Amino acid sequence: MNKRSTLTLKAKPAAADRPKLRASHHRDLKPALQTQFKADLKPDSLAFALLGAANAVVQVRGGTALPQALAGVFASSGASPQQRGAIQDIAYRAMRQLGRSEALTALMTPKAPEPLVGALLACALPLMAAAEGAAAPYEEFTVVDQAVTAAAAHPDAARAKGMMNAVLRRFLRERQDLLKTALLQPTAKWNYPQWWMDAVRAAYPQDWQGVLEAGNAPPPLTLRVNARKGTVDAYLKLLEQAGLAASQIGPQAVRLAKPVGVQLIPGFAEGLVSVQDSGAQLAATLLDARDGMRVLDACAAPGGKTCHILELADVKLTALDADPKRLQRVQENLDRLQLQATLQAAEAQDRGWWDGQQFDRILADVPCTASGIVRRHPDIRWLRRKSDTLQLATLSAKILDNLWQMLRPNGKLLFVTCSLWPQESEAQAAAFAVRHGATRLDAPGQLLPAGGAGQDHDGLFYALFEKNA
Ligand SMILES: C[S@@+](CC[C@H](N)C(=O)[O-])C[C@H]1O[C@@H](n2cnc3c(N)ncnc32)[C@H](O)[C@@H]1O
Repeated sequence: MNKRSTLTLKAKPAAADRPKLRASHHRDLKPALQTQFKADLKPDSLAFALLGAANAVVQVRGGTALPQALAGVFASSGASPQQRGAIQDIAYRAMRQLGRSEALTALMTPKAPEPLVGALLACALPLMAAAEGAAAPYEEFTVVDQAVTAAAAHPDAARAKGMMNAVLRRFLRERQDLLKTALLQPTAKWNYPQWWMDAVRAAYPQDWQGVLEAGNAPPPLTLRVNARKGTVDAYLKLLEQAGLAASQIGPQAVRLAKPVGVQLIPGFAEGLVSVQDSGAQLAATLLDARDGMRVLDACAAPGGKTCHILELADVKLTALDADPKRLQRVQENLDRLQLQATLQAAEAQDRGWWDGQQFDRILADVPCTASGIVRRHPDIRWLRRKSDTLQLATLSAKILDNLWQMLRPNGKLLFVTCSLWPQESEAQAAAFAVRHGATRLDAPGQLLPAGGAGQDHDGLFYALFEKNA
């Protein structure tokens, strides 16, 4: 018999502590789920995975990033690696189709369901309506049965199990008509908030549809071959021997035909390769760091670009990041690749940490809305607010102004974002050049996200500045 396991969810405040609101307003509260119960579900069942994923979706709707929400679900449910994979897969599918699922739910229910019920529907519907051309991951009637089982197992959803059954069965019966009606709404058609679509359209009137589509595609697994340890050709042969189809899509970039876990990537533990988007791999080359130079990577964690710079040249590199926990990941990557750098936990807009010696090269991969990497982080579009752009652009301007003082004459500063918004990228770069009289050197500027046979990269922005002597 299967071992039963428990999905432990966040506690609801005691009734006396809860804010007194009219029932119709309850949905405006940050959702908190009940924990004082045991979800009696088989751990290898789809119901278990659906409930775990729905818990994560509720948390994203409450403002938590999906990776953090999933980490909490994994820790509290004691899910095995296989169950974690299933929960993660369902939660990511839910994020990619949240606009459509919410529109379908609104068409089939008289009032908005409770958060956990809505989240269970948001997890179940994409499993029954896989993206065009993609195979459905489960039998449709299994999804209905297991979603109802998941609802019945949780006190916050049990009362709605009949409704869940009715809604999912109706979807199976009337799928075509329901989809036709739902997809009239742009949020359902594209699966982005309206303000996001408006912003993409305003910035890229010719390409907005392609940009939105690229953000909905599942991302590739792209590797960076460590130039210190071998060539791309030799590594492609290694992949072939391991039975993994792959192709070269950049000077050091190799894309696997099908993503696999890092434990299955040949030579990963030994530092032969790292996981890095091919667009992000442009940074180290553009920075043009040469042997013996003093280099600052000002927003370094988790260290993808730090390590690439060190793979290409023998430099004295300081890797700075405001988040000491994330700096530990830089150290782990350095260790795996047998590279060395000085790590510094500090804010890049401050000077207190600096020894006063100017740098030859500075990489400023500043904090941004991450609107260019939504194919990897599909939760971002639902978490961000329009106002985040200005806030982050203001911080980045301070960071850039401060770093400029730390660059030697004739030195180069590479400004990078993974944003699509001009306010954070081109407008920022143009204003910076004017403020400091900086010379702008050749760099790609705005790279729109692209997936295809030859090109496959996230949405990134690059501007390169030289300081006049
Ligand atoms: C886009 S990520 C950097 C990615 C990294 N360059 C790489 O290639 O792996 C931005 C980083 O900036 C850090 N950060 C945020 N605010 C910062 C600040 N004020 N000063 C320095 N680092 C900051 C974040 O912790 C995050 O690790």
